[in-house]
Amino acid sequence: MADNPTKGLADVVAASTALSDIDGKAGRLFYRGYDIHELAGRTSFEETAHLLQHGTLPTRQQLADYGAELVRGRTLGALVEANVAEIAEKQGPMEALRTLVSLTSAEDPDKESNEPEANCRKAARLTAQQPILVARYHAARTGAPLREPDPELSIAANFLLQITGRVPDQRAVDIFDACLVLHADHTMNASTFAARVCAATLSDMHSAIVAAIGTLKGPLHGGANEQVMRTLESIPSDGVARAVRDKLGRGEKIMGFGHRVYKTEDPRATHLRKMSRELGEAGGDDTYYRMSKEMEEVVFAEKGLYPNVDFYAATVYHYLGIPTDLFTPVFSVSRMSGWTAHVIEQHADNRLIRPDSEYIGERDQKWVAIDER
Ligand SMILES: CC(=O)SCCNC(=O)CCNC(=O)[C@H](O)C(C)(C)COP(=O)(O)OP(=O)(O)OC[C@H]1O[C@@H](n2cnc3c(N)ncnc32)[C@H](O)[C@@H]1OP(=O)(O)O
Ligand SMILES: O=C([O-])CC(=O)C(=O)O
Repeated sequence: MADNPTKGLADVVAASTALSDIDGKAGRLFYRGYDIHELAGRTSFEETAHLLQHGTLPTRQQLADYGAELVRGRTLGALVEANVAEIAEKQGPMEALRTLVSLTSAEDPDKESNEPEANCRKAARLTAQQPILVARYHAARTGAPLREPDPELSIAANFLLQITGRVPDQRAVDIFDACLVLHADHTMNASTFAARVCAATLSDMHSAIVAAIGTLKGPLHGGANEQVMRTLESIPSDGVARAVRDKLGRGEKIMGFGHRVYKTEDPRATHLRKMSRELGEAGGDDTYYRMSKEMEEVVFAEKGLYPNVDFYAATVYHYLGIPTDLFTPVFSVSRMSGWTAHVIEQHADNRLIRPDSEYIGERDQKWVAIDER
């Protein structure tokens, strides 16, 4: 039987959104009509989250108010504090985040409501909490003391401070902030779709976000950034071409390449490649950047595939001192802004999401008693 042409829902329009838009042929990405190239490096992650969740780039006053709301949201609650050590001992980072976000809902004052104002407040709290949860988890598993969040610092600066334990330099903060902007939203990617399916049953925002985190974890989606770094670490610096050809020969996928929508360069990769190069050179060892560049050339020559957002994000995060198994959690720190905006949008104009399936099983079966089977 021929494959279902919409297998994996390829090209199926599953939702209407005013949040983001992709031109896959031209390699362009827009947040609420703003080209990502206009935003990255010029607009902070906080401004981007406001754009997604509230519909506009904020004025100075709106940014001050929203920023204050985000700073107030940097608390995790007693239930998280009571359980984080045991969770950190027993669960990997993405599993732990799934559990910890679920725990934060127990103490969320708006947990019962799907009203627009309550959803906006929850969106801000979830966006503020996610980086703190990642840092709290990391501190619990390493036993290192956790630096208090600094209310004067942005989400990007505070995260680098809490994860590395060092005050980051301004260029590192600017680069990481731009990474958060670049990962914030991406139309009907798998984790956002999962969040919208959950929200469309009129379930609550935290439930939708838990579904999204579980979906981002997989290596075909957000989990690819960690796998890119593991691949780079597993091959000798002068053996990139051979390693790629061997993997392809075994029918393996090369993590960080290919995309359902982009048929040309992913516009986010354009920025991340430059950042990787800059950080590698500034740190005095750009080996992983150079290996990535060679890998990009070999994969293109062999398969005609372009790097996606996860490919150069891996070396950027590595150069910023972020542990490899926190790369996908970092993705979730950014994407929280988009997921929550999608839940707000879904609840504002809802219809149950319930696609059809094509039945390919047996028909006309006759029931047989258990002893005669
Ligand atoms: C944030 C993100 O989620 S970005 C994506 C992150 N994921 C990865 O980097 C994982 C590696 N990439 C992939 O698995 C895919 O390219 C996906 C999942 C991103 C897109 O998947 P799909 O649109 O379903 O494409 P699909 O997997 O069917 O690939 C089409 C063809 O290209 C090949 N292909 C696609 N990506 C790759 C890859 N990374 N390495 C090798 N071959 C690949 C497939 O084997 C397939 O070949 P075939 O037609 O000969 O069987
Ligand atoms: O859109 C997708 O399928 C995956 C992706 O690039 C993202 O979520 O950023």
